Amino acid sequence: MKQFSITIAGGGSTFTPGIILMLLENLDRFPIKEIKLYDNDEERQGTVAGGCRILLKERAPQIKFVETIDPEEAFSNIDFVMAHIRVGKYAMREKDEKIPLKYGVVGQETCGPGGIAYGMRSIGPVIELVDYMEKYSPDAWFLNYSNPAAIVAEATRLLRPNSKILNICDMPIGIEELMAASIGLSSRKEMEVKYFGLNHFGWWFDIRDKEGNDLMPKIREHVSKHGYVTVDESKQHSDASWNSTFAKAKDVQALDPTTVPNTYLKYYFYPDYVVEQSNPDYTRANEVMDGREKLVFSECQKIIDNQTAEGTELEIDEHASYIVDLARAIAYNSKERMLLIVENNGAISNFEPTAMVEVPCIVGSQGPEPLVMGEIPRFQKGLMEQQVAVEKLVVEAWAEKSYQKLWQALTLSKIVPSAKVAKDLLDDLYEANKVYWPELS
Ligand SMILES: NC(=O)c1ccc[n+]([C@@H]2O[C@H](COP(=O)([O-])OP(=O)(O)OC[C@H]3O[C@@H](n4cnc5c(N)ncnc54)[C@H](O)[C@@H]3O)[C@@H](O)[C@H]2O)c1
Ligand SMILES: O=P(O)(O)OC[C@H]1O[C@H](O[C@H]2[C@H](O)[C@@H](O)[C@@H](O)O[C@@H]2CO)[C@H](O)[C@@H](O)[C@@H]1O
Ligand SMILES: [Mn+2]
Repeated sequence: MKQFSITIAGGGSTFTPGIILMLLENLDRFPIKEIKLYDNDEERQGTVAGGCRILLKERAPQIKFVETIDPEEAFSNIDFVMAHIRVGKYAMREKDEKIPLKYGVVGQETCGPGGIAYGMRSIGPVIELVDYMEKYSPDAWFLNYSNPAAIVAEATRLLRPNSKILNICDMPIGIEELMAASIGLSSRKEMEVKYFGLNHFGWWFDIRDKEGNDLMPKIREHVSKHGYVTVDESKQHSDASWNSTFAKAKDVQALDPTTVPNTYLKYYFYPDYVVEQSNPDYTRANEVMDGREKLVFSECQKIIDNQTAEGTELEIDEHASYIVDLARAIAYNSKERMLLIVENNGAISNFEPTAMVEVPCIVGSQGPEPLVMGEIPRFQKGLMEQQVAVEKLVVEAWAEKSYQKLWQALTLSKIVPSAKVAKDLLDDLYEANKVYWPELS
């Protein structure tokens, strides 16, 4: 059985150890002969790589492990790139979240002005990684979950239309696990879903079990009462702010009780509530820096100090097994049914054909084939047309170095109150991002 070589781009990511542990758990389904970590921050990656090297030596010594900042070494002779970079790291995520709050606007990692600023930072480096892969391993596939996935996906559509790239998000996967738990199923994989939207901006409208029984009535009822909060504590997020988001899905669903929503819609439906709940001095970025980032880096350092991974608190990222499902679908033509962010081309029949939409796809060795979700209701169509125009304007602003188009994108965003606030935000974010964004004119 072929053994695969993979490069994790963004090797210093807080998710790298959990994903490596998940890959080790799935070696029977997806055999690996080499794992390379690639990052542009040698020191940051060095700590994660140091811990992972010892862990792999103890648990899978047969796997060759490489850490590098050299693109040729990183991207040569590989089958897959798993890309999870964060351009500007948490320091810039903190600015993405705090600068909008100065103007009474939602500050969020991937939504609104924060997501737009993050997108302007991410487009260039993600395209650069794709180009490295194509230069050094032209037959490889690029599995991207670097955020903001909506803007990155639109950029790869426009700027690298023929590249072998799959854009994916784990939010629907996390929510489906909560749905399954709320109706007594043991896994989301017992469900077959129909979903439409943009990334972080979508709705489930049909969910059935493998026998075709309609599960929506029970799921809709649960969400209308409890959001995605379940009594199964093992399924709940470790952070209170996430559990508050899962609970808020109750109010988000109220806008269309015939569907169940992606949790991210709360930022667009209830921006006033979100701003009221926000602490301008301590946002989600601070929570993660004090939480996940501290835990992962201290655990990796402990492994290095002790020269063993015995007893580590590093946890497997179980739900990241979607990455293996995706790689297997390409490698073995498995025809896996998965939500991916793909060019619409009629999957949503009354929506912009070139929009990058999040819909169920059948994935095989030639890539994704979107399933037809049909016509969407006027309410969602209106919301998505505004949002996709924002995302397209951001990519055009980056490609054309256009201040005007970026101002239009911010003004068009549902959660920015006026062109004046949009311009103030733009100038503030531009100053904060001057080493990352292209020079605009
Ligand atoms: N698609 C999804 O649903 C999903 C889910 C979880 C996380 N993510 C994304 O995964 C990414 C990683 O998240 P994290 O919290 O671990 O971030 P992190 O900051 O801990 O790690 C990201 C790494 O990327 C590196 N990096 C930045 N720019 C780079 C470049 N140009 N080339 C190579 N490496 C570069 C950084 O140095 C850092 O080590 C983020 O974009 C995050 O939003 C996406
Ligand atoms: O605030 P963070 O950094 O903890 O999470 C931001 C990411 O949130 C989503 O990913 C979630 C996932 O959906 C959830 O089920 C759980 O497993 O945690 C993940 C990461 O924390 C979202 O899909 C990503 O795009 C965000 O970056
Ligand atoms: Mn996501």
